[in-house]
Amino acid sequence: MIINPFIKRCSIAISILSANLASLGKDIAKLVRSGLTDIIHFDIMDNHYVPNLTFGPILCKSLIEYGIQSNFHIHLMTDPSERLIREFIELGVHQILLHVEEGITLKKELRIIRENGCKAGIVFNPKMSLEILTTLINEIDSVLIMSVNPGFGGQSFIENSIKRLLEARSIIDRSGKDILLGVDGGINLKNLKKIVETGVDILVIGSAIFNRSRNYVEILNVFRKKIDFYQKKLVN
Ligand SMILES: O=C(CO)[C@H](O)[C@H](O)COP(=O)(O)O
Repeated sequence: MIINPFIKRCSIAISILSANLASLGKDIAKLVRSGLTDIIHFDIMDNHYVPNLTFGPILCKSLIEYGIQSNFHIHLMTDPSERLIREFIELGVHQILLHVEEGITLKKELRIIRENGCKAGIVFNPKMSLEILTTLINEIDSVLIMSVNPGFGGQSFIENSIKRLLEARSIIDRSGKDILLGVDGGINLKNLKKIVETGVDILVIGSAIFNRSRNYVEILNVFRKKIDFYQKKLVN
């Protein structure tokens, strides 16, 4: 439980993994216009690093050309990634997130991202130790804790993620760095309270918005109100 009265307002990042791609521009425009979100989260999967195939820079480019003005967060689940990193930087995305893997430092890739004016984040799969977070603390702007195994939307939240979020929160707070903590996967209205209580800064939400009804803004509004309510309770 956090007791810091200066906590930031928790952001909602819309994961488009479960969105209807046929109406994506229109749907995202509405969500962005609502002012309830300022992050669009893109799961870039290559059917090799994870067993699913999604989209790439072309989709981001199309949304930019369509007029979407938001922070694009690019969650890379690809191997190799360097060429894609450069393509996304070229498009002017706000943040690129890379998975931490055993025996890989990521230092070169993180440096490329940041040297080109983009924010860099690292992502931890549910079973990956958080140990390397301390080593990379000076190279990153955000940390994303996966609360499902990456690959598909609509999975159940892994309970142990609460403990991992608290651990990551404590490492970040002790570092004194301005690093945002995010969580990705299985977030819904039922588990929202305990997740917000960990002191997380960004909630990546997909199927709970896109799979419930066609009125995405209404659902997003329910999430926004509940998050604000739970955060308010933390400081009172
Ligand atoms: O990274 C992901 C899967 O690899 C998705 O962003 C994540 O699962 C969000 O979708 P949902 O809210 O449906 O769980």
